[in-house]
Amino acid sequence: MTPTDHQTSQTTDQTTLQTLLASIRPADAAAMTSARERQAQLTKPAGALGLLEDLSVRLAGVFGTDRPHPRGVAVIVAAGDHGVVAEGVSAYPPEVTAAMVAGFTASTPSGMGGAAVNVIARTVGAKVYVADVGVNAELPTHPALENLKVRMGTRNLRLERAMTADETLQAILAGSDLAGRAIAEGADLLVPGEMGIGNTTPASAVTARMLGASVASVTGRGTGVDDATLARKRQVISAALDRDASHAGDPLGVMADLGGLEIAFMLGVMLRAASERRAIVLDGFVEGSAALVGVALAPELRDYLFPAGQCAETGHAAQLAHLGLTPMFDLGLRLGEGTGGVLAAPMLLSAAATLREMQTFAEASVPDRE
Ligand SMILES: O=C(O)c1ccc[n+]([C@@H]2O[C@H](COP(=O)([O-])O)[C@@H](O)[C@H]2O)c1
Ligand SMILES: Cc1cc2nc[nH]c2cc1C
Repeated sequence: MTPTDHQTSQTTDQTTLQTLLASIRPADAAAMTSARERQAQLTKPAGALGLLEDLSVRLAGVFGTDRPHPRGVAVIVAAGDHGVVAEGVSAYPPEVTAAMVAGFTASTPSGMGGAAVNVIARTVGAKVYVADVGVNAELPTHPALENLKVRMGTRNLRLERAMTADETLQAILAGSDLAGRAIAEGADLLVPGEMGIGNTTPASAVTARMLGASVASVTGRGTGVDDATLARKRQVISAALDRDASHAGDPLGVMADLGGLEIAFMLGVMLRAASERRAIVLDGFVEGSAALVGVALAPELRDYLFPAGQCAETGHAAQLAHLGLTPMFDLGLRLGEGTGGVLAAPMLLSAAATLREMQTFAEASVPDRE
């Protein structure tokens, strides 16, 4: 590519992103009103399905009908490495990222993949997509592994911007493209997932910046770091925030400065899912950091987000409070990979099914309350 060709493709990518952002519409208010009215007539004491009732109404808003019928569930697991691991911020070595990616596509007696996300996805009938967005190794080709590598890991965000604007954009658009394919292949519920040793450090840095929160309040133990490592991790994040000139009013700048390739990719998955009016099931803290950037870019994205569980990572509750969304359960999960999101999918499918298929008091000839 000549420098001019490169500039042209960057401009085209910018336009693609702007078009994507502009295509995200708010949830359908009329469908939600109609869904609320229908909920009130279903054969159960008022409010007895608890959070499922709110979820069903939100799903009506996403799918534009008071009889929402989401079917396919897809988890898209994006993998990337992080230059900041050189600072000693994780409990595990960076080589785990590539090894786990191999695990996501490994042949096992039970089917493809031996990681938690594969097993849970098989259990609930979700399809698994795996993407290498920035693993710091040449991975062997595999039919089920999407080679979407933007670069071999990010730069060390303590010292410099993690990604260029162009790299960030490429990762976002790669996520959008793969989500588009998953939707074309039948996905109505999309679960962005991730694997990347060190990635709770960029997730905390992005969260601190986007929320204006203190580093300590949004930085936890990730894979389970000890006290000394946690203290170092917080210092590294503070140094990155001091170094970097990005501000919450420039969400893409924050993502480039402090984020990660798989985090930017998940942002692209979310934007595309919302633009095609599909529900996004949010897993944990790393996914939440991508969502914060997403709602800053396109506030309507919030209408499409369904947080799965309250995750055990420090700062996750602050992310959800900012988004104004309630998680469906609290299982103490802190794994990532999209596991919580896949676990939550049957709850969302059930929420939609109750709204769609339950009989009303009149249909079932059940006496309503006095
Ligand atoms: O998303 C979460 O809630 C989450 C919380 C803790 C750990 N993780 C996973 O653990 C890895 C990052 O942890 P760390 O300590 O290496 O930064 C990465 O592979 C994530 O998928 C993920
Ligand atoms: C083994 C392992 C598996 C993971 N899956 C997501 N993050 C992870 C981190 C580690 C260390």
